[in-house]
Amino acid sequence: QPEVQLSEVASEKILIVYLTRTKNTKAVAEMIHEKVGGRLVTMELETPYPEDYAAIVAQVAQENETGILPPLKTKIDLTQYEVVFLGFPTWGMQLPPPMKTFLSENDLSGKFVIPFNTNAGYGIGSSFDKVEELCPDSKILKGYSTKGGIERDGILFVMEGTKEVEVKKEVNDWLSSLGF
Ligand SMILES: Cc1cc2nc3c(=O)[nH]c(=O)nc-3n(C[C@H](O)[C@H](O)[C@H](O)COP(=O)(O)O)c2cc1C
Repeated sequence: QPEVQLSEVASEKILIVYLTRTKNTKAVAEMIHEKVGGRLVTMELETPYPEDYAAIVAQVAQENETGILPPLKTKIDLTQYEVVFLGFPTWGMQLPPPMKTFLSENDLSGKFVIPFNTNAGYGIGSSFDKVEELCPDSKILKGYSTKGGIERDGILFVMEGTKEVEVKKEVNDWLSSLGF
């Protein structure tokens, strides 16, 4: 348990920033927001990724290989935030390049950093480890991950019906376990 009681952190000090394409990670971000409040921000790129699945997969693979950091349109002054939730899908078994950009251009030292993720069922890959690597002086808390869409198979948004109910419960239990 962290030395700060997270349930007592003021709403103005909580930021939830997330990357989403098919809105599964967005749905989880909104569940977190419902419970902890704070500011909810979706991450936008200067040049949006292609709509076409094969094209985005190819572009992300190239960015991951070369270390290219795609420029973000989203700029956030992090000064006032004490708790930063970072949400992202798994892309190419890694942290998506835009989140690498975000963590490279922002200093999260001294803050609580809490990752969350959706993926097609292959897991988080190296994404949570990469968050630790890019936030060496942050207080990183246990993350949450769940299966989202499988765009390759035409399964896009899945956070509805029983899945939504199940994820909401898991998210609430996870946040409680962190002290929210
Ligand atoms: C470019 C790209 C790469 C992906 N790579 C993986 C992967 O390596 N492993 C995995 O489990 N899912 C992968 N997925 C599937 C997404 O992680 C999954 O559909 C996730 O729920 C999408 O989140 P979103 O709806 O918030 O965009 C990939 C999806 C895209 C678009």
